[in-house]
Amino acid sequence: MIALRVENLVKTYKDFRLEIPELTLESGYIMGLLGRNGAGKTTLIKCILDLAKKESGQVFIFEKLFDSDEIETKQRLGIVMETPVLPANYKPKEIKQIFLAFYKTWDEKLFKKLCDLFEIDQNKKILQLSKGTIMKLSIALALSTKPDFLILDEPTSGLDPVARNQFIEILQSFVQSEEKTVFYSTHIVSDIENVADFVTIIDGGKIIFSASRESIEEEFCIVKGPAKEADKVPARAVLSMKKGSFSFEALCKKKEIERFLQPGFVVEKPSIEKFYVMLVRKDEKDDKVLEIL
Ligand SMILES: Nc1ncnc2c1ncn2[C@@H]1O[C@H](COP(=O)(O)OP(=O)(O)OP(=O)(O)O)[C@@H](O)[C@H]1O
Repeated sequence: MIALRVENLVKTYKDFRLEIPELTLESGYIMGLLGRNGAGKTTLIKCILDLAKKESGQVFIFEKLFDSDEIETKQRLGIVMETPVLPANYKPKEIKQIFLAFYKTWDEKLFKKLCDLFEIDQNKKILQLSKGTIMKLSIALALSTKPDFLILDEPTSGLDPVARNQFIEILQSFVQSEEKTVFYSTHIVSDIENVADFVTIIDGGKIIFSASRESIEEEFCIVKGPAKEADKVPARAVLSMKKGSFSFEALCKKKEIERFLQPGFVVEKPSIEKFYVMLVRKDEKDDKVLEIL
């Protein structure tokens, strides 16, 4: 079963264009969506959920054209948005009643446990809660619906490190059931480093990488060496190169670089974080950070 399929999606704002020709996520897997600020992660998630109007393209959830008015599919989704929209004058216990009425699978015990863990005061109005607590409440609500498919847009932004770790542990136990699917957008790579089956990287509104997490280690490597030997690395092997006065560091395609390795080169496995940072860095601009100061 395919949990998510995006086809020919286009959405433009004044200075931004999101263009996703194709994106697929099989059910039972976790996909991490990585991208810099403004890369288009929230826009993509909003288009998937029909919260933003698509210019063109189609989104299928559980192999059905997604229609935000269609209750059956919506009841299978747990959604956490970067900026949760919860009614300011309601208390968590009142919002819970709305969820309870809509979601057949609502788990009251789980909601109570999550509220205790996250120290959410059920009697305060949303407008009296901190940003982090509102995010925790949004997470607790989404998980307590026992969804088949969690769609998370930067759920750990605004959480303190303790709450972030708690959330990652909860997520790990959530996905232990093999039928659960997660689409997780973040720019905190460590959040998905150990849990994602697939990694999709979006930059400037376009997917620049989408493959299994293992393929990063299998197909790519980091090559380091003296700056004067950087030109021995063939251009076709390089996805990104950072060159200093004394040394260079390059993200390379393993197959293309093997024959060209020199005795002074060091070859390392890329972590997701390293792979991502090397891939999305803008050569000139990102290397000149120190010159700004
Ligand atoms: N309602 C809007 N009107 C105009 N431009 C918008 C709107 N929403 C988003 N944008 C623009 O679209 C681009 C992508 O924004 P988006 O919020 O999708 O990025 P993001 O990857 O989620 O970033 P971040 O990590 O900072 O949350 C940005 O240039 C943003 O300014």
